[in-house]
Amino acid sequence: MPAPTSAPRTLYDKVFDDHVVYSGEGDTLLYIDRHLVHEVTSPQAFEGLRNAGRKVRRPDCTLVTVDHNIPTVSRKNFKSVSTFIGETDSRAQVVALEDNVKEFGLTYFGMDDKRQGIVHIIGPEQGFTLPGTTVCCGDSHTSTHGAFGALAFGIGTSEVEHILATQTLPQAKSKNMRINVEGKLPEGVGSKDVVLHIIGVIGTAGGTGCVIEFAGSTIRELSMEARMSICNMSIEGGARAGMIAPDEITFEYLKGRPLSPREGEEWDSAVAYWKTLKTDPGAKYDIEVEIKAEDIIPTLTWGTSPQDVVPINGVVPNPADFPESKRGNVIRSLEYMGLTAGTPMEKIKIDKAFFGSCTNGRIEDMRSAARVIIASEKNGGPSKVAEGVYAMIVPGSGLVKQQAEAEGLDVIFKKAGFDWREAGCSMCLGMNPDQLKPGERCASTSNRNFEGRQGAGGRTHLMSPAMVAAAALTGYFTDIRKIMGTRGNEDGGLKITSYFDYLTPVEVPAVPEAPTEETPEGKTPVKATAAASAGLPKFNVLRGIAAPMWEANIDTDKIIPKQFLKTLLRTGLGSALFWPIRYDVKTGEELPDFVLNKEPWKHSSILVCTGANFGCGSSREHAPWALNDFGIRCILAPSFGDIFKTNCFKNGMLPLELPQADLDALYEDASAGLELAIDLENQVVVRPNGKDPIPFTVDAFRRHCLINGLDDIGLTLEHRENIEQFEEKRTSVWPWLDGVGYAKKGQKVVAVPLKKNVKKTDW
Ligand SMILES: CC(C)[C@H](C(=O)O)[C@@H](O)C(=O)O
Ligand code: SF4
Repeated sequence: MPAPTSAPRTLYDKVFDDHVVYSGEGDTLLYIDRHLVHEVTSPQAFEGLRNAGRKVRRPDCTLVTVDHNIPTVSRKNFKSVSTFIGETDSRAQVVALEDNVKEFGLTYFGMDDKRQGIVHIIGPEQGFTLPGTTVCCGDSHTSTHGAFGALAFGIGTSEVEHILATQTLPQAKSKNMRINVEGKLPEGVGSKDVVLHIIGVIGTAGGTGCVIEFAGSTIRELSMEARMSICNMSIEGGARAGMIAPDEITFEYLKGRPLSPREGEEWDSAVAYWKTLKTDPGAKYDIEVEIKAEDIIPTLTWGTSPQDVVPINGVVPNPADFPESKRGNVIRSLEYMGLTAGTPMEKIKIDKAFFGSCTNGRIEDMRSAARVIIASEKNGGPSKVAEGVYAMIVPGSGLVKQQAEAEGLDVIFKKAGFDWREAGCSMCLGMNPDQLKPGERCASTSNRNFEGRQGAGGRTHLMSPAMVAAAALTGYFTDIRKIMGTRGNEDGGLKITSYFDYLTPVEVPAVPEAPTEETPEGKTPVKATAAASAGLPKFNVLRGIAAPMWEANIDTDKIIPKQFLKTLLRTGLGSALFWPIRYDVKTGEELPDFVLNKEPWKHSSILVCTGANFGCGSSREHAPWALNDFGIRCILAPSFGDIFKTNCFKNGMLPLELPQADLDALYEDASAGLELAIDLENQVVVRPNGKDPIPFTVDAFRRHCLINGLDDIGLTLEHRENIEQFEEKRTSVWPWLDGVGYAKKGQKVVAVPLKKNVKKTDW
């Protein structure tokens, strides 16, 4: 492939350039090689296809599984989803997925398939994720796959529909950011500490608008599992994607995977191409960050944002030590977390420990937890989960579980009193019954510590698998170095060759079942009106009451929490908008002081937020759907989460970035209950009482689409010929991408149950 330019290019530039189908007015159309689909963000997309009479363009490049809603109790008695999943809305969402994969002929790893698991664990595990590919999924942690040198990013449901129909996506080019981590990691420090430390340094908006390349000697030394944990949390740093240049460690990981290129000529030409996927000397980055590995010590979070990090030997921070603009957020976080400034982190007691998630649900994470248990016992520390603590281990996939059991890890866990569960997202976000109760504190290997993330009123602290294991054993946050001696980074001096060496035949005590009753999330009834999108309304001049908000980093979990993601509709979510801050978590009653519960803001059609990074976090399009359903069609803020911003445009809504001073002025108008008018045609915000209007600019193509209510899929299909030409080129240049592992292009594919000793092409 000739490069479109001879200037030195970054890894991101190269992968982007290799996928351009069409470049014209507005965004570039990118070909998407790999599409992963799960039950939460797809029902409305399939419904859209059905309504438009469209097919899935590339079933051979689409892989579907269930992960968010499913219970993680034993599947010994599993017969069907309809009889196994107790909670009605979760069941409906999984049943809808099963119907959709049948109707559209897609490969599906269901609950009776060992290969089922969290979407970001199974992609790499199968060799579906490959270097140099573009990978998308209706899920923000798609960034995980960037560990392979893929350009992988999360999308909303409208974009899921777009890819299903066209196998392409309109994309603007992001900025290039490099985070260089150099040196040897100190003892006890692993990849999770590295990424938490990085987010602490750059902040949750540090990577907004960027694709981050993680580079440097520290990153090059890491295993694929560790690299995945780092790229996974790029989204917590606000980035569109994270990438790591593929190398021998990558190739070794991929060799022999079911969907990797076949050994021989195909493998050799794939590796030859993959070796070109590194940044050219002299390529320019828009932002560069240097991190010294030696500065990192075992890290955990204290607050309700992933950037709220503290070293394990530190103390709960004091709001007075933060700049005034941040103090309000810190005070609110400490109150929510039930923490007092100055308390040493090691003096904080936990109620629950959660292992799993797409960040740390892989085999290496399981081994790391087992090593801590063994080392603790050997070094005279506790050998059992602390009294009063419930600790659960949820493997990221059925294959991770199988591997862990083959290594004897499950017995080590059970013997120590951990609950060994089935694969799924589980308590990472608690769409299933695995949840925290209000006030419970959890040491968690997951990636988000937002308010209510693991259960309404629950308190989440993020940390490495080793640190979670240590906390489960001692009952307090614990410096892993104290348990592992000075060799925490390796295996605590144990020289483990087989975990079976540590298995003495013992009676495995029964673990108390995880609470299955629903936590009192006081689900507000949502009104269901229509199913799929009915085309975009036009946006010309929007006049109305504006609601003032001041908080920074309002994440999409706060805009619409997990219990409302089980809908099969795009509408009816307005009554649940801002649920965690609009209603009392215990009673479900409206909080009278919340702005949208008061007159005149109950009738707002505009939101003015003076805090930055509005809509960060999860890719759930339910966030703009909820705002829209409430009646809000324009949000003004200093900056937005990337995926949220795109999702707004896809729904005919305007996310408008304005300078802080303008927002402060508009905040005053909004607080006075006065009307504003957003005139998109003339690009001005018209203020009340004849005050000077505030000018703004919106990308010309986006503006044109909003004003004319244009449907993106229709626009893309005008480039059908370009897509076909690209596919022909793809088949000749990168033949291994044509889904040979599943079925021939265009054929109906059926998931095949796993056979023993599964080898590649056993599909
Ligand atoms: C359900 C999905 C939209 C969401 C995401 O995008 O991240 C989920 O996986 C999460 O972690 O909050
Ligand atoms: S972050 Fe949690 S809920 Fe989201 S995909 Fe990963 S494991 Fe699932």
